[in-house]
Amino acid sequence: MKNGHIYAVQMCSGTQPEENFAQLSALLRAQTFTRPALVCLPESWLAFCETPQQTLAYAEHSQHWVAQLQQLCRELDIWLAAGTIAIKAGESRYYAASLLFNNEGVEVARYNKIHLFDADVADNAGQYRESTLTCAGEDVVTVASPFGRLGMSVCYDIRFPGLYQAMREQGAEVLLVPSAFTTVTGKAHWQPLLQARAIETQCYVVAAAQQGHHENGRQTYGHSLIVSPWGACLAQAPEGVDVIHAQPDLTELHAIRQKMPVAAHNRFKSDFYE
Ligand SMILES: O=C(O)CNC(=O)[C@H](CS)NC(=O)CCC(=O)C(=O)O
Repeated sequence: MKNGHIYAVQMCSGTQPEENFAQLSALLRAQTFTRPALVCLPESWLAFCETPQQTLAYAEHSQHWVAQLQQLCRELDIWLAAGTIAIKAGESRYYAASLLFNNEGVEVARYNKIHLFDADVADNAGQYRESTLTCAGEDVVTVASPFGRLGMSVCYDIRFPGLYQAMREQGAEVLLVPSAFTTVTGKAHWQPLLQARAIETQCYVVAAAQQGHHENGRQTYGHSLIVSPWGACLAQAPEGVDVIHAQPDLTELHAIRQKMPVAAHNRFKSDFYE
């Protein structure tokens, strides 16, 4: 039995929330959805800023954009996994927050990115220090939905299998990975990491990505991807702005788990995230 329709939006976000929101809402209004529909957005879709200070500045107005998104969900009758938005955490820091809205515009889950990308990469940005003003999340988040039990994660999290095992232990069936992978690391690691998490957890993996040359000077890999619990690539975006689509089939997912019960066989269950 199929369980609704999942769409992943690939974007090339600029630095201005007004422009990115206008682009997104035009894209979604032009799209034909089969319902129930879950639309997944990439990391930092609302504003892909040049500096953490600029991100902190727009975070002052996040609630305005949250209200706009809620309206869009009601109007288009869609669920929305809103990639990440910067949400204030105290006076001078913010969370990279992933908010999930249902088709009535109600916020049904909120995940704050746990693993922050502090790394050196051989590209023109060179140094990434996400922890400068971002506050790391601490909680594993999964939530029931018409598309299966959704597990929430973001971008760099994909490199930490313990988080995905923890979501699997909470009953996750569809793992969301909104991303803004660098082109350099994406070429080397993106697809194998997503397929590995899907195969290990026997979950669908939905990764909406930023793509292209951005106004902030950064270059991202794109290749938005939806992977099946068997590790098959069900849909992959070409270059540019695009929307990809797949239908999760939870009957098939549970057949895969029954035939090869890796969760029951696992001798290395971690209590780290409990
Ligand atoms: O800074 C923003 O505005 C948006 N956030 C990002 O772009 C984040 C943190 S810098 N990027 C990643 O996590 C890339 C991870 C990655 O590329 C890898 O794991 O290889």
